[in-house]
Amino acid sequence: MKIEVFDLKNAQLRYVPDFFNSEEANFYFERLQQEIPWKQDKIKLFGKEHFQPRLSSFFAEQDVNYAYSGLELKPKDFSEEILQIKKSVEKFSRLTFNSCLANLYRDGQDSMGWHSDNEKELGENPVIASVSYGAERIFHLKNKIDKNLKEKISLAHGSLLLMEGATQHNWKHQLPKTKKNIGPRLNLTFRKIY
Ligand SMILES: O=C(O)CCC(=O)C(=O)O
Ligand SMILES: [Fe+2]
Repeated sequence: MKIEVFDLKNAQLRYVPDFFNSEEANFYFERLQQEIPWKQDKIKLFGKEHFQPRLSSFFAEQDVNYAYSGLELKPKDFSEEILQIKKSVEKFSRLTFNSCLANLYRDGQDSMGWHSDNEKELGENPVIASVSYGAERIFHLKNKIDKNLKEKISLAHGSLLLMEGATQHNWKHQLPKTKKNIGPRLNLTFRKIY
């Protein structure tokens, strides 16, 4: 398994392009698209409600306190497939996760804007384990203070990206739109809510 380590200032990033082989990746991509109850959530921006430019769904263990970051809906129980994926990620990272945010980017016009995953409930140094299936999309990172510090990572079908350490304190990330004529991409971010 090839592991790429990114040398970013005050961040810790590991990328495994072929975390799942293509057979596994194809299987999960199809299954998760079908089995997940996708919804287009609304967000409030400057007092105005907008639909998010993507579909999503949130899963967690029974005892997780989910009242965070505008996700007012009760999380769903992990499916068999998400549990299997979670186990693989936990084995590799030697960490444990109790929740998973799933996002479906239907085409190049779906996206996620600049943010860091730094909600209090994620603890002091949140670890985000991000698994991607489907169309390859470019993930951008930028340093919060030094505007010259940027990184781009093309997230492959079946890949795993681990964001650890102080990454969420010092960097933001986004998944921008693309004009390329591409199909859907599915992303799972495993998190630990305290
Ligand atoms: O789709 C991605 O790769 C990014 C998802 C993300 O940043 C998030 O769910 O917080
Ligand atoms: Fe994020």
